[in-house]
Amino acid sequence: MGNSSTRSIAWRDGTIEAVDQVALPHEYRLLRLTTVDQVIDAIQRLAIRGAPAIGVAGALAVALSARVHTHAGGCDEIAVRTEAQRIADARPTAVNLSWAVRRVVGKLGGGADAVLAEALEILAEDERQNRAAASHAADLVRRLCRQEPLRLLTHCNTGRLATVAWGTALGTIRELAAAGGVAEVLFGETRPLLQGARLTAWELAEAGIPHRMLVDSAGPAALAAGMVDCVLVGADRVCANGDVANKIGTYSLALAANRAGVPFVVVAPESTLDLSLAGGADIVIEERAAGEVVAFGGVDVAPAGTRVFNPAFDVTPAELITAVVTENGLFSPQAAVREDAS
Ligand SMILES: CSC[C@@H](O)[C@@H](O)C(=O)COP(=O)(O)O
Repeated sequence: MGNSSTRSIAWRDGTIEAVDQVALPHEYRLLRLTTVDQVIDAIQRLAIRGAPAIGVAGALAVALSARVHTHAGGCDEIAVRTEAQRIADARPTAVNLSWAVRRVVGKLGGGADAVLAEALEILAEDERQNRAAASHAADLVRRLCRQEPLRLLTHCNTGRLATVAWGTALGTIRELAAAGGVAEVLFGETRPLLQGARLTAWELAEAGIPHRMLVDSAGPAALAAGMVDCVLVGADRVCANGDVANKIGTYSLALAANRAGVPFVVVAPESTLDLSLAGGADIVIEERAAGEVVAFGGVDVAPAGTRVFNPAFDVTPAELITAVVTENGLFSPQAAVREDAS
């Protein structure tokens, strides 16, 4: 087992070391990635997943590429840029990936060492930003809910596994729980790849926070039954108007929270903001293979040939969201500027 202070992704001896999120919860195992293709494969099969974590992995993969393409004559920038584009395209919805790749590519002029230094800076920033965002969000939740201990609902996995350390929405839950403010965390299993069942359950158990798992479709019922004081989720992309893309199933929770009068709070680093997109209709939503849905645990559960719609994310419109909280405080969608959360 790991422990909560362990970083889920690191640069070690010229390679990328990352927790294998596909092996959990049965086995806590580290991947050691030495090539760009290995990193792309790990991102695409969700061995490394979660918007901030794939951003850091992408930046470190460009650093690997810059090293490989540096020879006596210097760095072959064209070769690195070509690989950087492949890395940025590995998954389309989480903007953190293309943002981080673009940031390190911007340092190519300084050579491989400058690229690596920038990637390591992105890695170091992540934990600081998560802790700051979680602290702002915890303050907001206390103000919104006014009674503790809280019954919280979350979705997918937004914890230390999805980031470098601590987490965003789950980091907020950690912070509230550390102060004795959490009665119970409900979370959806997160079909079809079970990030909730496999990863969030593992992290909440590791942190000693009381928790109960729901089938995804029970989330709205739990909200309607008055079992939840606040919903806390992460994000893969936040548009200028405040629309949010996050794991499929987030939208139905937002609708139900709105109907029940329960606050719905999104916690994400500023690197998840994409002010170049006016609204959620412009977000590219990743569609994944039918095989993830028609089989369960390797056993077919639908008749052969059943057609499938398997979007990895959905878009929650801004009007259903109480607040988007970043390391800098509350994000103000209309004006696309930030205010202090206090
Ligand atoms: C802090 S992680 C935020 C989001 O990336 C998370 O909520 C999510 O939707 C992850 O989806 P995944 O497909 O598991 O990468």
